Amino acid sequence: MSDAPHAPVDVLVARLDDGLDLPSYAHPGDAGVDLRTAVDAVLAPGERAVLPTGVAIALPDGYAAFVHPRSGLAARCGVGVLNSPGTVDAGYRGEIQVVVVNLDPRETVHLRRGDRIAQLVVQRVEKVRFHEVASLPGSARGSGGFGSSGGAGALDAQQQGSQPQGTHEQTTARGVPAPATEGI
Ligand SMILES: O=c1ccn([C@H]2C[C@H](O)[C@@H](COP(=O)(O)OP(=O)(O)OP(=O)(O)O)O2)c(=O)[nH]1
Repeated sequence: MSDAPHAPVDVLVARLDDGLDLPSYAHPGDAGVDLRTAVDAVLAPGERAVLPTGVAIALPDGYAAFVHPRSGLAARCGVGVLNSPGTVDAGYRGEIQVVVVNLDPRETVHLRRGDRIAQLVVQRVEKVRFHEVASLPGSARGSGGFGSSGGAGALDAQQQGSQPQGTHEQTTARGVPAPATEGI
């Protein structure tokens, strides 16, 4: 395994709010840079808001940035990112926004301008070409999903009793029989 540090990817950033710090890594080795809210917000239990961050970026082609929650805000205050992870496309030039939600059942959350409300993780993303086939190659998992491997008491109890609510395994888990994909 190589110990050579990765060269950082250069990303153009525009500051849309002079009073806010630009995103930066808090520690070496951090995956995400924190995003700050440009406005105050008060979120009642269950309430959401779309908060501007005061920054816009231009990612190189082949990259995307993902808006993730901050674990401290989630664990201590119940604040998450509703569309987590939010996807910032390489071609997006608008202000990065964060769709925060207060999932605490009781407490109102007060966010202040400048608070670090989420983190942005930049990643390389693949473009794919889809090839339609009549049937897919077999695999060990097959069409099993949605808890089919168990491993949590709640899942196991449900598997012994009824189907999980909202899934209709007989009708939606379509088993697709084997290959016809040679040459791909
Ligand atoms: O958390 C997010 C998610 C998205 N965006 C911006 C960047 C992204 O490139 C654009 C569109 O996001 P997405 O594709 O998720 O939204 P959509 O609802 O599918 O809208 P569109 O039809 O514009 O693609 O909105 C954000 O600023 N924050």
